[in-house]
Parts: sequence; C-alpha cells; structure tokens
Amino acid sequence: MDQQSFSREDVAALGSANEVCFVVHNKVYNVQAYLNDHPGGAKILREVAGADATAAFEDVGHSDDAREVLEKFCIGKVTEGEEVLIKERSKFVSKPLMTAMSNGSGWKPVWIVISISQSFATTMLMIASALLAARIMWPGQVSLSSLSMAISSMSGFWKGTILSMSGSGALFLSIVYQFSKTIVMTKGFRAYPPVMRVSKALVGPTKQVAATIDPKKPTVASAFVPVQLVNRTQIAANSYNFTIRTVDPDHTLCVPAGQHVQLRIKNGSESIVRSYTPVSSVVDGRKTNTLELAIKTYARGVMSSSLLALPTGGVLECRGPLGYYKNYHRFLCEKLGVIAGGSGITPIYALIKSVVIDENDSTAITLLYAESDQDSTMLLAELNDLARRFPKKLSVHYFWSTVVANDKGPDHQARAMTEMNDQGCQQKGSVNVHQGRLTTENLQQLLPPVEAASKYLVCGSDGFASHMVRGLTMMGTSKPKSVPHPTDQVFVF
Ligand SMILES: Cc1cc2nc3c(=O)[nH]c(=O)nc-3n(C[C@H](O)[C@H](O)[C@H](O)COP(=O)(O)OP(=O)(O)OC[C@H]3O[C@@H](n4cnc5c(N)ncnc54)[C@H](O)[C@@H]3O)c2cc1C
Ligand code: HEM
Repeated sequence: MDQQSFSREDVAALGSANEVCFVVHNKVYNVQAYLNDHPGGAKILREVAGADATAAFEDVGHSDDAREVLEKFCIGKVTEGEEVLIKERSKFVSKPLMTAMSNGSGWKPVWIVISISQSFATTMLMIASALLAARIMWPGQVSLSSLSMAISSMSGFWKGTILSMSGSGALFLSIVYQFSKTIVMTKGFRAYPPVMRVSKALVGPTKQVAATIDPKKPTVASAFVPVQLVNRTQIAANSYNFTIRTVDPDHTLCVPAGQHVQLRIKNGSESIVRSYTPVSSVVDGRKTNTLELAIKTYARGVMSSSLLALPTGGVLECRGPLGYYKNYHRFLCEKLGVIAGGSGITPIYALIKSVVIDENDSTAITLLYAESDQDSTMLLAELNDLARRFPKKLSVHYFWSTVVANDKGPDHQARAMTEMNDQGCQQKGSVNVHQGRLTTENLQQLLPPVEAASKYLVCGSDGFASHMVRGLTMMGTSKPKSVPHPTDQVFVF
C-alpha cells in the first residue's frame, strides 16, 4: 500500500494543532500515544512537534529497539521533492582483502596476469614520467638517444639498482591500489557537513582522554552489555556510590565528562531503563571497563530501589556514552556559572573535576548547588576538596533549604556551616554555605555576569531547571535550545 504523503507545511500544521507529529529521515510520525511512555520524557517530543526531528533523534544515539518502536508510529512520508538529504557520516567498510582480489572464487591465474601487467604498465609510466620531467628541466639535453647512451655507459650495479627500484615502486603502487579496492566508501565526502576541527592545542586534557579510549576495544555506545555491581558505598543520606564493571573485559565504558550511560534491569516482564552520569569518567581513565555512579535512591523508585537491593556481583545492563554535552574543550568560555539541584550534581561534578585538574584550562567556575540539607548533599567532601585545592578556579555555594536535627545534635548543620564558611573565607570564599532555597536573586548576585565570555549550565529536576532558566533569562541570557550544544550560552542537561 502507498504511504500517505505530507508536505512539511502539513506536518507543521499538525504540530501546531497539538498533535505531536514530526519528521525523522523523511518519514512522518505521530507520537501522541507514546508521549507518556517515551523514556526521554514527553517534553522533548513536544518541543520538536511539527518540525524535522532527524538530527535530534540521531544525536541521542537511540538504540535499535527505539528505532523499531519508532516505526509503529509512522503515518506517512514527506511529499516528493520536499525530502532533505540525510547527512550520514562517511563510512569506511573494509572488505576482506582476499575476497576483494578473487571476487569470491579463490585465486585465479587471470588475476596474477592482470597484476603483473599492471606492475609492468606502472613501471613504464614511471620511466616515461621521469623522462618527461628531465626534458622539461633540461630542454635540448635530454632525449631518448641521450638516455640510452647514459644507460649503456652505466655500470651493472647502477642498472640493477634503478631496475629494482622501479620494480619495487611499481609493485608497491600495485599493492596500494589493490588495498584501496578493499575499502568501500558508502557516502561521498561532499555529503558530509563541513566541520571545523578544534586545534589539538585547544582540546582538553589529552593524556587523560587518551587513556580512556582504546581503539582496539569495542565501546558500548549503542548496545546494552552486561555489567556487574562490584561495590556499593553510602556517600550521603539515601545516596550511594555504585561501582560497575563490564562482565566482558573487552567491553569498554569510555564516558567523557558530562555524558551519561543508561542502565537497564528486568522488573518482572518489563525492562526498566534509567540514565546515570558517572562521576569517575575521564579523570579515572585507566579504569576503562569500570565506572563509578553516584545515585540517589527513592523508596518508590523502581531503578534506584532495585539497585539498592542488588547484591555485589549482581548483573544488570549498561550502554553509553550518551547525551548532548559532547567535546568540552579549553577556551569554550572564560567563566562558567553552574547550577545543580540534588542528584543533578553528577554531570556537573564530572565536568568541574576535569576542568580544574587540567592545568592548561583557566576557566573560572562558580557552582551553586541546591540540596535539602548537608547530610543529603552528594559529593560534598569531593567538591570541598577541589574548591580548596583550586580556589582561583572553583568557588562553591551550597544552598540548604531545611535544617535537620539528627543524632549529631540540633545545631549540627549550623556548626558545619560556620566551620565551612570560615574555612571558605580562608580560601578567599571558595566554599560558602547559605541557609535557604536557591532563588533567582542569588543567581544575579553570585553567578558570573552575562557577557560573551560566560556560559551557564543547569542540571536538576524539570521544575528546578525551568525555575533556574527563568532566573538566567532575567539576567539577560539567551534561552536554552531544544537541541542543546555545549557552545550554547545556557545548556540544560
Ligand atoms: C541524563 C540523566 C542523567 C542522570 N544522572 C543521574 C545520576 O548520576 N544520579 C542519580 O541519582 N540520578 C540520575 N538521573 C536520574 C535517574 O535517571 C532516575 O530518574 C532516578 O534514579 C529515579 O529513577 P527510579 O527508577 O529510582 O525512580 P522512578 O521509578 O522513575 O520514580 C518513582 C518515584 O521516585 C521519586 N523520584 C524519582 N526521581 C526523583 C527526583 N529526581 N526527585 C525527587 N523524587 C524522585 C518520585 O517519588 C517518583 O514518583 C539522571 C537522569 C538523566 C535524565
Ligand atoms: C517515536 C519516536 C521515538 C521513540 C520510539 C523513542 C524511543 C526512545 C527510547 C526507547 C529511549 C530509551 C533509550 C533507547 O533505547 O534508545 C529514548 C530515549 C530518549 N529519547 Fe527518544 N524516541 C523517539 C523520539 C525522540 C526524539 C524525536 C527525541 C529528540 C527530540 C528523543 C530524545 C530522547 C532522549 C533525550 C532520550 C533519553 C536519552 C537518555 O536518557 O540517555 N526521542 N527514546
């Protein structure tokens, strides 16, 4: 049956009529019925309603499972003539050399004859080119007869040397040519969008990145692979550090700072997928198949309570790296204002750590971190340590909204605040504690001023992130983009 055709205008009209329809790879999808089931949330699908969502869909690195589900919502295709060129990365597919040479039917004498003739033709071509070049350089002095006289006056040694050099050169070219036939380029390079590469001198901590990426080992970006829980340690009230390791040591988990992985567990007949940002990432690059995750657990949380119940050695599945925050590099900005709420600290922490320990990165970071209280604050000791070691590069402001009376005494948090503030003052205000909620006024007072050299990152629950973005736009920043990029002025994780 022929598929229904939609013009791009039709799709936009459907989008504005509150139907969540969009285009992916020149096909039209209506995902209204999928909104509440989408693991990436309904909001992101609504944001691309009426538009071409191909780039957004591909940037996430959706799994094959997701692509299968996508097809269930296909309602038609884009009208002929309105399709857009789908920009695929150029792919090099290597064919086995022997198969390419023999065309699948073993070594043939004809191939040997072709190869020898090719070598002979190449030798002749090389001699002819040398002769032509010599005639251009010394006109009138070089001719065929002068060449044959020169050759006949040569000793046997030089004749042999020239002959063997031409022969081996021809053989080399012939082999290179045969090898080139084993590579199939599925897309012309002109179809690839122009990209300006960042100079190597500007790119982040090369040593550490190099340690994380071993091209010989497959990474687990698109397919889920089994991982084992190696260790679990409590790091704050209801928060734990989970160390996971791939069951197959050949699977690597290379997650650059700011990106995340997905964990998948079976819950009865259902598969549960949730995202988590490693706090080990680039910095601990040597552990190529081990990751550390800082996870807040919720009593009614399906994944977090399953993780809490998982015994050491228990197996679940993981894939990554995923996420839009890719390729942070030095000189992206001079001042970075970062705002984290609760477990939203994890991508921020990974990024802060990689920036401050890189001695060639002079970015100054101001972190505003909102939590309910001191005991629930994840990565508190780690952040304080970084702020004290790198006071010129990092200043941290904690905002604790509630006062907790616990067995350490009712004034325990107040004492801790005084202590941390005092120590902070000694370090020129690198650690500061504020009692109360983080407000939009605090952003104005504490974050770097809005100027070309400043960027802002936000990570937390949807409500927290929207509130903070409102505060940032009141300060004069641009709005975050629906398909974000690290170069944006405001990036929401
Ligand atoms: C890109 C990305 C990276 C993430 N990285 C991390 C990370 O490094 N560490 C981490 O701990 N989490 C992280 N999260 C959140 C994580 O993916 C899960 O949403 C979280 O662990 C809850 O999952 P769950 O299955 O336990 O709860 P669910 O079953 O999804 O929720 C059940 C109930 O738990 C409670 N709950 C769930 N989430 C929250 C919340 N955020 N605030 C308050 N109550 C909540 C609510 O009562 C909710 O009704 C990340 C999320 C994203 C999208
Ligand atoms: C019908 C269309 C879509 C389907 C069926 C679909 C399906 C899925 C699935 C199954 C996942 C879980 C991870 C995976 O298995 O890949 C996922 C995650 C996600 N999707 Fe989609 N998706 C669709 C469209 C989109 C579009 C158009 C966008 C972007 C605008 C998007 C953004 C995301 C994001 C951000 C995540 C979360 C990734 C993460 O947490 O790591 N999806 N989607």
